[in-house]
Amino acid sequence: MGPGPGPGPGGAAEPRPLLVKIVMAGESCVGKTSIVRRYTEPGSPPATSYMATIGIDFKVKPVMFNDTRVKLQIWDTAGQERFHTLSTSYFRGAQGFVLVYDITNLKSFQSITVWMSDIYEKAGDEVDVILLGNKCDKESERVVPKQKGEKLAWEYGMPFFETSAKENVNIEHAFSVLTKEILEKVIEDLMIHPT
Ligand SMILES: Nc1nc2c(ncn2[C@@H]2O[C@H](COP(=O)(O)OP(=O)(O)OP(=O)(O)O)[C@@H](O)[C@H]2O)c(=O)[nH]1
Repeated sequence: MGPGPGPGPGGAAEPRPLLVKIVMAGESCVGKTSIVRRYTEPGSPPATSYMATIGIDFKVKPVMFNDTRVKLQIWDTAGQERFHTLSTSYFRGAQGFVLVYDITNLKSFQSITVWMSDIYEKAGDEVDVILLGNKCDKESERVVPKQKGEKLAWEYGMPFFETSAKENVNIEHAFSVLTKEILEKVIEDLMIHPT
């Protein structure tokens, strides 16, 4: 990873975009694929029926950070238990995680501590993680109070947002907060160890 010379218009070298690897994690059916889709294909309609992610998939989203071109590579893992070993094998080398639970599903919230152990084990405890309580449009079915999400995130020292992939609430903001946290570290690192 890192910027390097690349062919630009007229042969002039221009820096390649910084490549940043982000991994989606969390139980099955919490909305990981819907969040990625909402963020990377903003024009597409939200899915109405559930289709489990089989194995692994990734999407690329180009963004600008200050004056730096960045390519976010977002890996969408399958939350189903039978894919757990495969999904967590993609955690290695990630610079950031979007860890998702569903505010209408208590079990998905209770499993966050287990996902955090997996993340720390595979990607180290310095990695940037944000916690999302998704499906906040389903207020009448809520079983996880917002304060519980806030408290858990505070204990781990990570940002927290309630989101709705369906209604497009906080999706863009969540990714921009995570990207900023990752890039501040990357840029600091580049200044200490210039390539
Ligand atoms: N109401 C509501 N439904 C959502 C939201 N996000 C996702 N869904 C629905 O929840 C179901 C599961 O969404 P997915 O995005 O496939 O969930 P996933 O976490 O990727 O699931 P796995 O692939 O099994 O890991 C689908 O029926 C989505 O339409 C949301 O913000 N609000």
